Amino acid sequence: MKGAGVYCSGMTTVIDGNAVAEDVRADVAATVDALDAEGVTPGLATVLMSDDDASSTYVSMKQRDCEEVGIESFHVEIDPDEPASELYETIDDLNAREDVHGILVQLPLPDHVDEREVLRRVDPAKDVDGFHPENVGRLVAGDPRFVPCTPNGVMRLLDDADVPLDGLDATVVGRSNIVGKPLSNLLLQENATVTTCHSRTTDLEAHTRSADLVVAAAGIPEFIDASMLAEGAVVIDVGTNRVEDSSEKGYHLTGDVDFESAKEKASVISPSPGGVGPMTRAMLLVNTVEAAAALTDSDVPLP
Ligand SMILES: Nc1nc(=O)c2c([nH]1)NC[C@@H]1CN(c3ccc(C(=O)N[C@@H](CCC(=O)O)C(=O)O)cc3)C=[N+]21
Repeated sequence: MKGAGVYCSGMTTVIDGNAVAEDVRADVAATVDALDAEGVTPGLATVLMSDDDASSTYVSMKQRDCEEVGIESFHVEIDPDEPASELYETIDDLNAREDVHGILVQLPLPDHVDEREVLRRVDPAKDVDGFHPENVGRLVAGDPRFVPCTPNGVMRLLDDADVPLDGLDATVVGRSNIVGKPLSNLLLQENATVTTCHSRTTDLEAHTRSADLVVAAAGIPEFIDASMLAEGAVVIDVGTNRVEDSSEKGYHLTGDVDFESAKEKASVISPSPGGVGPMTRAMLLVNTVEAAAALTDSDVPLP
């Protein structure tokens, strides 16, 4: 049975990420209630060290999501001109706090901050992004603790749309630590045959055209079009690119996939916006209640 987040237009199923995310949030809210009955209020700390518009928009959306499901959110803002030690000390404080179960340091960070040191510094038991090397290692070893939110959201969308992964030929375009690498590992864990492509791949089209599943996570607007896809492919668009225009906002959002052409060829397609983005935020809530339950030795049912 297909889940709530799919509707069919002609032969193509268009995934509705907002609808699936809504379902996930309802499950999270039930876990929050169960934790509440044990006297635990899950808490998420977001740390922003950036002047970037998109970054602050994402962080405020995450705070709003927390409020909706009953997770307490704490926000720390650090001027991007401050020394890196400010951020390190903030992380140390949050690691020590009992009311903070999850910590998210919004990326990207200023150039003078050592990102790897930041990711190592977050207590792996509170690392709801799943970026700490210990959690990365566990994921690769097939024993995940916190699965990074975007790849976890992609897996949930594929499950909701009833896409069978066993034996599937999957091509992931993009090899970032945040999306491409963890997603390739998760697909492999589900017995897909995975090809991970990137900017230096020779003949990218050959890899996308032969794939049953194409995941676009390269960060290049409308980079994948119908000519690069097999008839009937499943297409997941992870890109969220701001493209400047003459509208009042000054930009619009577009994915890494040319949706209009790709939807004519795909059997299932996840658009952007409205696909993976809302799921990324929903999975952060899932990881936060999981962290709260683990840190308080609670065995409430998890979403
Ligand atoms: N430590 C860290 N963890 C992250 O998970 C993280 C990060 N840093 N830095 C930036 C990226 C990007 N990201 C998105 C989250 C939600 C949407 C999202 O909700 N997009 C909506 C539209 C949002 C809008 O209207 O602007 C959609 O696609 O429909 C997009 C992108 C999380 N990231």
